[in-house]
Amino acid sequence: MSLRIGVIGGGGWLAGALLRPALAKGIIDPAALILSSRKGAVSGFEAWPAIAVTSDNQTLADGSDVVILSVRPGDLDQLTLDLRGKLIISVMAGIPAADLATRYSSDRVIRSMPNACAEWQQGFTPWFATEAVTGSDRDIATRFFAASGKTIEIPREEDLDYFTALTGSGASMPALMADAMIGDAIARGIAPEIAEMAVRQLMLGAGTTIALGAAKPGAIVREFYDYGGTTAAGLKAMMDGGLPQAVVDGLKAATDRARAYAIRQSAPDA
Ligand SMILES: NC(=O)C1=CN([C@@H]2O[C@H](COP(=O)(O)OP(=O)(O)OC[C@H]3O[C@@H](n4cnc5c(N)ncnc54)[C@H](OP(=O)(O)O)[C@@H]3O)[C@@H](O)[C@H]2O)C=CC1
Ligand SMILES: O=C(O)[C@@H]1CCC=N1
Repeated sequence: MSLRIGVIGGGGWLAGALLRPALAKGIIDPAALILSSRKGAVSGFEAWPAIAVTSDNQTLADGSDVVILSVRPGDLDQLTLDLRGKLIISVMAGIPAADLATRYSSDRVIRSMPNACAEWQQGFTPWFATEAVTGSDRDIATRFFAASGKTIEIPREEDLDYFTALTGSGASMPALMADAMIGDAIARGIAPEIAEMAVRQLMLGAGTTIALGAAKPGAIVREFYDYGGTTAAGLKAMMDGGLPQAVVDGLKAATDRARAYAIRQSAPDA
């Protein structure tokens, strides 16, 4: 993209995960990219020395056509900026597009929810656009997010809080399952390095099957269940033990936390 892009919080975890694939694929020109952090230094971009780095967010904004907001929600109040005339792309959990439009004086806001699997070009980024966002703004968002995985525009902004839980959480929830499996294997006397090798490879095989195979996840479960063997016994014990409900409860808790960011930001004494 020949556009000048500024990323506030550009040295952070998610920004790096999104930017490195886009830079590696030539979707972003490093000479047209500026990153900010409070200390004015970032790491992880050594392969692209042409990238500019600053601690002055207004300087970043003045030199950019597109400003990506990638600070933690709790740090947003420190950002006093004028982004008039700029396309704002937010990757932040919970912060409504209208809030960003008012704070930063630009009605062209794309609010998105990527995840850190972007680093492996396996991200998923749903995004919502405000009314003033143009077709070419949409192309910019699509090209940027597609560099690190799949992306899709969604019609209802409120669903982004749910996607924050469902996919914004990245590898963490499958990793909880993997970690429980590794812990159990070790408790049963399997050597830790073999337990780890076994479960990591299982996750790769299972993830590939679930993502790329013809059968939907529910059909995979049913196939093993109907087989009526050892796996069916294990699946039944997990279901009886409340694993599906625990997943529902976990997604609700994470969604509620995302919603709470918006409520806190809009409270008069927040
Ligand atoms: N990590 C994830 O998996 C996901 C994160 N998100 C969202 O992405 C956003 C960023 O998260 P994440 O990358 O994890 O967080 P990080 O803490 O890794 O990165 C945030 C960055 O913001 C910088 N920063 C904070 N305040 C300022 C400021 N005033 N000016 C310039 N830079 C600033 C910090 O650098 P310094 O301290 O040096 O200033 C830091 O590097 C969050 O809003 C989060 O909700 C969304 C989906 C997934
Ligand atoms: O856990 C978090 O708050 C961030 C936002 C979404 C995913 N990770």
